[in-house]
Amino acid sequence: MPLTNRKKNNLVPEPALRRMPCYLAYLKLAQKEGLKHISSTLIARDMGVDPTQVTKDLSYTSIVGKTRVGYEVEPLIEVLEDFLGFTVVDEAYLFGVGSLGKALLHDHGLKQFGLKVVAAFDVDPEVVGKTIEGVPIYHFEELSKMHEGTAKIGILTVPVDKAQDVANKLVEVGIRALWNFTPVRIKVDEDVVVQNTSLYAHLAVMFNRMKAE
Ligand SMILES: NC(=O)c1ccc[n+]([C@@H]2O[C@H](COP(=O)([O-])OP(=O)(O)OC[C@H]3O[C@@H](n4cnc5c(N)ncnc54)[C@H](O)[C@@H]3O)[C@@H](O)[C@H]2O)c1
Repeated sequence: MPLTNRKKNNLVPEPALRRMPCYLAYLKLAQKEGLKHISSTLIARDMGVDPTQVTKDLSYTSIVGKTRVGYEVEPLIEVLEDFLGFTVVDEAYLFGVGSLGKALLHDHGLKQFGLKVVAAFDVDPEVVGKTIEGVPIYHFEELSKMHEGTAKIGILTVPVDKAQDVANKLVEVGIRALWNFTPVRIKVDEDVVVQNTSLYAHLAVMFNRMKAE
């Protein structure tokens, strides 16, 4: 089960895990430009981080750089993609096909990062029964039917006042990881992974930094 395999990454500090997709994007660009080898110093300079930080972050993967030559770009990309779990596809259900849910269903990037939405759920008759980007939208009451499905990840994009209830039901039917876009701090058993994501948190940081200039 891909989700279980990823547990081996548990001990990697979260800030390092968050930097790794940025290294990956940077390396893919470097590869497009024809670079075969790259040093941690160059990565660090272009990404505005400390070289020792780069070496430490990359050391969590199995790959090591060579003195003077640095890292081979292509194998480093492969190792990073594999390490981050982007090479296996996990299936997910999405809950709440409103403005954010729809945007996520239209996003082609998710699959590249190993997440395939196989079904979505809502309560609004305007969307139930339709498909978006090939993803069927069911009524939330049909959730028990999906119990037989293989997806273990739930993407939560329901209204704030529904978030905890919906999360409880998802855990009941076997969802083991919640990608929570709602601002609610969902309370579930410890063995359920909850990843909170907020675009607005970053916006707040941007506004604050602009004011500080
Ligand atoms: N993390 C972020 O950056 C971010 C950005 C935008 C919105 N949000 C949050 O995401 C959530 C959705 O926002 P939105 O703007 O898309 O709202 P929306 O009102 O457009 O969509 C919510 C959808 O959930 C559906 N819904 C209601 N009850 C449901 C249930 N029990 N099961 C399944 N679906 C149900 C509604 O019918 C609706 O289609 C909100 O909690 C909002 O605060 C987070």
